[in-house]
Amino acid sequence: MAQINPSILSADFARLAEEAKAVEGADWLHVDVMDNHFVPNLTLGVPVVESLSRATGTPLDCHLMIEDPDRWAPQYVEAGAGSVTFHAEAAAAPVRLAREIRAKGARAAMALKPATPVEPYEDLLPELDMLLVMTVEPGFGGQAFLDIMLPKIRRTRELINKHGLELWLQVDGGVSESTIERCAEAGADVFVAGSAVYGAEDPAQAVRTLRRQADRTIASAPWACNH
Ligand SMILES: O=C(CO)[C@@H](O)[C@H](O)COP(=O)(O)O
Ligand SMILES: [Fe+2]
Repeated sequence: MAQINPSILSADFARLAEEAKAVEGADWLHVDVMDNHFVPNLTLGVPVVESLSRATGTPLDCHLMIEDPDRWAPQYVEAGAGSVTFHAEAAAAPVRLAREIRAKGARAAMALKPATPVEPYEDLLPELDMLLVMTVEPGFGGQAFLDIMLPKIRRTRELINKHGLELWLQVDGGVSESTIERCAEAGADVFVAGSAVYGAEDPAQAVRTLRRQADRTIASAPWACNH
């Protein structure tokens, strides 16, 4: 089953609680944390995540685009995040960090920027609950989907299936009604969508439409045959 995670980066930051309610029914709420060092943009931090986790029943999927996640990621678990994603390019000790996130009670995930290959991380995959393949350069919402990431999604899915892992495969960036099926066909099962959801007239309906498209594609995808 596909999971759809609306990204509040495309929401109105002055009305975050209402914007979270507008997508009730979504699997997770995707929260982009940017520090203006790892990426050239600045968004929100631990106190906002804490408030948001009290304001919504939808679990929070925190995507940390920050330097020194080894120091900061555990604080996002304490703030109420159900899933915490750190970037492979930023983590000093990704295995230790993933174990710490899990030990604190959240799902541990690692993200790869477009130019970062998955193969060097093959042995590390069992330490993770989710791998995020970025389909835009991280930093901003509303960018065009990078088609050239489809082979990496495919290779990641092959690695996951080869090792019989339960790992979720998330894609983030430019996911919309016109790109979600290609992502699902390549092997993704968790889909972040910012502008495609919050830019829609009815965000909750946009989530349902995206989920229906992804579910239909996954049902007939060869990679999901024995799922
Ligand atoms: O992490 C990021 C951007 O760095 C994303 O989560 C974006 O917020 C997705 O927005 P859209 O591309 O779907 O508009
Ligand atoms: Fe994100």
